[in-house]
Amino acid sequence: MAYIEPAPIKDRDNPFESMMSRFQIAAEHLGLDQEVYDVLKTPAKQVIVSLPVTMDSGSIKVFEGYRVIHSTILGPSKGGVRYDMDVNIDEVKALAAWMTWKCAVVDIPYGGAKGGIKCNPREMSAGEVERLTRAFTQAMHDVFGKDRDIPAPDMGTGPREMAWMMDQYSRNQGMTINSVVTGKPLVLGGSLGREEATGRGVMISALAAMEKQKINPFKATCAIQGFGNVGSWAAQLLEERGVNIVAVSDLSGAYYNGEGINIKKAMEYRNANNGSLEGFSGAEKIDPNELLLLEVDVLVPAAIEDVITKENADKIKAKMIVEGANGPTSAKADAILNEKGILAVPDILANAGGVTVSYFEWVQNRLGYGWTRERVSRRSDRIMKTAFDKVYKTAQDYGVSMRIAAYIVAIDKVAKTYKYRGGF
Ligand SMILES: NC(=O)C1=CN([C@@H]2O[C@H](COP(=O)(O)OP(=O)(O)OC[C@H]3O[C@@H](n4cnc5c(N)ncnc54)[C@H](OP(=O)(O)O)[C@@H]3O)[C@@H](O)[C@H]2O)C=CC1
Ligand SMILES: O=C(O)CCC(=O)C(=O)O
Repeated sequence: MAYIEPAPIKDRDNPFESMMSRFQIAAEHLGLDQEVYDVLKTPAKQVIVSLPVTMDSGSIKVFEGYRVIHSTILGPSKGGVRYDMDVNIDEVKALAAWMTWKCAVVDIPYGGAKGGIKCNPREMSAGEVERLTRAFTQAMHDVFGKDRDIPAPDMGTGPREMAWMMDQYSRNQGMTINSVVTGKPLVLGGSLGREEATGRGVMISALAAMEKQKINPFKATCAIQGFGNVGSWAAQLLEERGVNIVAVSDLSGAYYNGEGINIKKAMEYRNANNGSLEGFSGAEKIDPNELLLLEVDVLVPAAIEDVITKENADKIKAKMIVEGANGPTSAKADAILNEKGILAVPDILANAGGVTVSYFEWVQNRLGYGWTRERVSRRSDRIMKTAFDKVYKTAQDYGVSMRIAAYIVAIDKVAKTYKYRGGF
């Protein structure tokens, strides 16, 4: 078919190319219409803003901010905002498209978007981060909106930044509009269960995959890369279900204990130690690259993109990979993992618990009524398990990996929606 150009994968995949190559494979399986393919291969909107911010020293520094809206065909666009020095337009474009597929996989009524600011929040004071966040929100005033585009946390951001975004947007509107942002502090209309939601979804996905592989969680071992929001909650919740977490890591290094790391202690240590595991004594330090190659049942990459590549994929010894991060596996590594029989539960399924509970937060804000933690968890667990089963079955029906199956499920929903809505 005309639209399936060979995937433009270079030696070092960029995240957008990685996303596109999977999209193309799934599109081929579905026999996707050329028009729909053409619409979806390009983001609907890309906004780049320049953000002058007064630093504590009195000098003015100019930051670059991005918001990419990939698609709004399923509903208002949804996706986090990342603060990191590596943020760039290709990364944000890929992350925005992944949000479209992710929301479709878990069947929630959102399109996909993502934002980011090229900055190093670790080297900025709280006041500087606040001024930057407010400047970004101001610049995106016509982009954001409770029925238009709804930001949320991602790497380097959390409830604190979401509170500033909600406040700045509301000031401009002259009234409080808390549903414009999710992942807020509870007191501002955040949802119970949102903080742990992504890690919880990773846990549900990992348990479902273990069941398929006949691995007993009480005898299973797990290594987790990244000990931020997603990694640390996934670790704690998997540990609570009997899984032995033998390795975790953050930017300070990787930490290994063959007997199992006490995750509650590691979280307490990190919280008391300015957010870092540096100096944690409950494990020995190992080479961070080795963490990915440990002989464990479950590997959870929960930090950044492209850590599992064609260079290290054949050395991976884990029985399964459950992707907490977005895009941790490059497209070129897929075939190697498949050949080795390593089950990869893809990002657009495994980490969808976060956006699912963000959706619940938005629903609660609009209802003006808060749900209990039990209701939130029960409903998000059900959505995650249903999505897992659907993707697993699709993989069997089409004879493809779970990753391609997840794209098939997502693209099928988006394509059907286009068919009914029409208009081009
Ligand atoms: N937050 C959410 O709800 C969701 C997040 N995700 C994805 O999960 C991933 C992690 O996000 P989140 O947990 O929110 O982010 P956080 O900022 O809370 O945590 C990121 C973690 O990764 C570590 N890290 C950063 N860079 C590297 C690196 N180069 N090598 C190893 N570790 C690194 C950080 O170390 P340190 O602590 O030292 O900085 C930190 O432990 C991202 O890919 C994000 O897009 C996906 C769905 C939802
Ligand atoms: O919670 C959300 O709305 C989006 C979270 C996110 O950015 C992601 O799933 O990658």
